[in-house]
Formats: sequence, C-alpha cells, structure tokens
Amino acid sequence: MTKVTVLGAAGGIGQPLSLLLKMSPYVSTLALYDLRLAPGVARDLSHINTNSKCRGYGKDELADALKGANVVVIPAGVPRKPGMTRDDLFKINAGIVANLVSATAKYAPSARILVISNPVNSTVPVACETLKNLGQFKPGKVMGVTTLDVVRAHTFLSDALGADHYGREAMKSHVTVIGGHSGTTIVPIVTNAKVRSKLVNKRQYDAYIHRVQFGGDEVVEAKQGAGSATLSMALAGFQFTNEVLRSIHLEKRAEPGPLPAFIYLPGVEGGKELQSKLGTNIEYFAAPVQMLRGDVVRVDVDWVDGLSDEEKKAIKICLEELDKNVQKGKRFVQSKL
Ligand SMILES: NC(=O)c1ccc[n+]([C@@H]2O[C@H](COP(=O)([O-])OP(=O)(O)OC[C@H]3O[C@@H](n4cnc5c(N)ncnc54)[C@H](O)[C@@H]3O)[C@@H](O)[C@H]2O)c1
Ligand SMILES: O=C(O)C[C@H](O)C(=O)O
Repeated sequence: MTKVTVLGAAGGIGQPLSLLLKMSPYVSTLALYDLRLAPGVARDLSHINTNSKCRGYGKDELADALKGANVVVIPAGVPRKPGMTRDDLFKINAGIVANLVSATAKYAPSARILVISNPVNSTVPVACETLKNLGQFKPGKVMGVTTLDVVRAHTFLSDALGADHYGREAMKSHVTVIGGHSGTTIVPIVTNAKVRSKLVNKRQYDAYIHRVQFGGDEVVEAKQGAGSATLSMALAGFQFTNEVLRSIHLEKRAEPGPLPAFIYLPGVEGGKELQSKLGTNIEYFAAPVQMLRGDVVRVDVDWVDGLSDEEKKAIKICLEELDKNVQKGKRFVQSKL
C-alpha cells in the first residue's frame, strides 16, 4: 500500500501531475491537498478506473491529507511572470514550503519529500533546515525535483543534432544535468564525447547550453503572464516521483542512467567525495542519484572525471550563484528561530 500526497494539487502543475499519478500502478492512495479546489479535482480523478483511491482535502485538512503518506510531492506556490527571476518567488514560496514541510514532519515523518516549488536552489535548503530544526532531518528523504532540466536537455540536444538521425530516446543516455535549477546554475553534461563532437562548433554548443539553462524563460514568455511550465513539468515531476515509487517497490529503473536530484550532499554516500572532486564545500547540489526503498542513498561522482573544459568552466560559474541561493534559504530558516 503506497500513499502519495500532492500539496498544491489544484494548480497548473498539480492537476496534470495528479492525473499522471492516478495512472501509476505503484500508487494505492492518492491524496490531493490545496487551499482551493482540491476536493473537486480529486472527485474528477476518482472516476478514472485505475486501482488507486483518490481523495481531496480542503484548506483545513492538511493533517488528514498527510497521515500515512509514503511520498509527499510539493508543487504549492506562486509561478513566475515575464520579467521575473525564480529568486523573485522566494519571499512567498519559502514560507509556503517551510509550513508544508513542518506539517509533513508532524503527520508523515517517514515520507520522502519531493520539492518542486521554486526557487528550488533555495526552497530545498529551506525544507532541509526546517527539518533540522525540528530534529527530523533525514537527508536521503528530501529531493529537489530538477527532472524538467533533464527532459529539456534531451529534447533540445535532439533538436540541435537533427532528430531524424539522433532520436529523442537515444539522447537519454548521452546527456544529464547537474548543479541547480535556475539559469547558469543549470549545467548540462554531454556524457558521450562522440555526441558532444556532433555539436559542430562552439556557437552551436553554447546555443544548446543556453537553451537548456533558460528553457523556463521560453515558456514564461510564451504564456504571457499566465504562469510557467506546467504540462512538461507535470510529466517531469511524474517521471521523478515514479522513480521514487519504483524504488519503494524494489523495481529497477527502466530508462538508461539514474535521474539527478537536488540534495543535501553531506548526508548521502558519495556527497563528500563529490564536493572534493568539484573543489567546493557547497552543501546542496543536483547530480544523478541512486535510490534504495525510495530514499537517496548515493550520489554519483564518476561523471566528474569525463568533464570537458567548457563543462568545468560552467560548473565554476554555477557554484558561485548556487552558493548565494543556498545561503538565502538557510538564512530564511535561521531568521525564524
Ligand atoms: N522544479 C521545477 O522544475 C519547476 C517547474 C515548473 C514550475 N515550478 C514551480 O512550481 C510552483 C507551482 O507552479 P504552478 O504553475 O503549478 O502554479 P499555480 O499557481 O498554477 O499552482 C500553485 C498551487 O499551489 C496552491 N498553493 C499555494 N499555497 C499553498 C499552500 N500553502 N498549501 C497548499 N497549496 C498551496 C495554489 O492554491 C495553487 O493551486 C511554482 O513555484 C513554480 O515556479 C517548478
Ligand atoms: O521557469 C520557471 O519559473 C518554472 C520552472 O522552473 C521551469 O524551469 O520551467
């Protein structure tokens, strides 16, 4: 029996993500919580004839939504409008994430917590530091969801190389994304040197990297003030959540290569080695992770050895910005003490 709770379930991401989760064979109970509309969304989904039971919870029913949850996914919070950075969302979303994570610690203390709310580079530190203060921090159970960057990296690489010859499916084993989830903290790593050489010149390579790093802006601009990526994010959020669920059910990943997650490095095996290989003491970072029973148990480090000079340069730039974002999240929690 596996219960998944979505917090922010009636939003632009929450609704399609909940639909995809309703289709997952790994879910037996799907609990949808939001400040508005969650019971309606849940009633709608409950008519779908898959095995899970779906129930909605209103504003004052957070405890019931969380009780017994094995996985809690958090897309609650405000999205960007054109001209805004993800960091501009911090003021509102940091408080939302801190409150929802505190409630999770109280009502679902062994749940894995998957943070989608932006800015992920800061909201994950907010989540972890909040749990530390409550004496309830289990590092392998808190994951920032950066899968949309991976989805974009595959799609845009295929676009850049010509999909006819280099199919989108094949890209899954040739590129991953590490670092963080905003602008230059997003660092695509083309792990296959042969594929990297197909990006014929530096201009084409730079254009590809830039498109992955600022892919979110493309959607924000195109939606003209109505929000940011919701459907592609729902798919990405589902892919990551299903990976956690697959691991809980002791099933192996079906796709090539482990997915990255934005995690607290010192808390997992390989974390300190990764810090040392990258020459940094940054505490929060996204990299491919290994899971066991739904918890992150190890972060991969092998990819560091094959980095190109351009990728090393990009990581240096990433770390400078990421450190500021992480400190901001930590300061927010400390200021509440
Ligand atoms: N990690 C990523 O890759 C990624 C990708 C896209 C969007 N996002 C982020 O996800 C968040 C949600 O985006 P969206 O497009 O779904 O926004 P949205 O406004 O459409 O939906 C957000 C939902 O959260 C709900 N909500 C707000 N405060 C809440 C609270 N305290 N408890 C429960 N629910 C609450 C709202 O009522 C709303 O239904 C944004 O912060 C956005 O920037 C992250
Ligand atoms: O761009 C945004 O604000 C939403 C999300 O982080 C994205 O990458 O699409």
